[in-house]
Amino acid sequence: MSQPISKAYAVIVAGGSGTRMQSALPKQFIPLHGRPIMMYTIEAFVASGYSPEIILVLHADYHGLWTELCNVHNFAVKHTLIAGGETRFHSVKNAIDQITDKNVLIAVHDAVRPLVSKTAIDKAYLCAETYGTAVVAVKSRDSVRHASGTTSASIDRESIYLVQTPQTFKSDLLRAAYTQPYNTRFTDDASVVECSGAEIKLVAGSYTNFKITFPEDITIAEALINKKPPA
Ligand SMILES: Nc1ccn([C@@H]2O[C@H](COP(=O)(O)OP(=O)(O)OP(=O)(O)O)[C@@H](O)[C@H]2O)c(=O)n1
Ligand SMILES: C[C@](O)(CO)[C@H](O)COP(=O)(O)O
Repeated sequence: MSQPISKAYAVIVAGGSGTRMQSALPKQFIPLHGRPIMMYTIEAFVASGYSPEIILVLHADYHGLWTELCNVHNFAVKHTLIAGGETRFHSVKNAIDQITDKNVLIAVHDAVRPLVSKTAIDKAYLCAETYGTAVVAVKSRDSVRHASGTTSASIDRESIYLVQTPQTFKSDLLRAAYTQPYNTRFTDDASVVECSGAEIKLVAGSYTNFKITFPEDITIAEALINKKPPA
């Protein structure tokens, strides 16, 4: 019989350099209405009914800057700061290595998805508690075509989901999956866990939970944060 879940964690991955954003500092530091993106993201998890323990994964070169910014903005949310890795996979692995307790839930979330809702976070924890895996995703709103060489063919969009984060798992599943050697196909946690043999459950996300990737995304995120109701 499986053991009851004892605790929840949120691993916020912020170890990237944001090459597509082309900003001086990694994009997770860019301010939205004056505060770094990452602060909004962390606060979204503080609102969760699962009260997760928060682990922030950040390249070691930026730990000093982050500590300074927390002081400047009176950002007092308790979290553990750990070093990022060469790829997102390695950053997540560093966080998993820090979590030694058994029978816990681990949500992995991109630091650059600050508009994630409490509803999506909690639905993902609940789904993972029940089934072991939970990946937040939205249906494609556009028609979809598969391109091959000089031609293309339509695909039934009802079967196409665009994957977001959080991606939440029972710790034993996630830990075992991340013992696999790195593969370039591992673009998210679902692909790693799936490769280890587990079935991935999808949880309905929202279109506003987009990943800040390009400069124009900053304008959109600021506009949406203005309108966002309190969590
Ligand atoms: N070595 C890495 C690379 C990425 N990430 C994190 O994974 C999330 C999603 O990655 P992406 O949007 O691709 O971020 P970057 O790698 O920073 O961006 P780019 O690909 O444009 O360089 C981000 O929160 C990013 O900080 C990470 O923790 N460690
Ligand atoms: C994890 C992710 O955000 C899910 O959509 C995405 O796979 C990250 O991809 P990127 O290549 O790092 O932008």
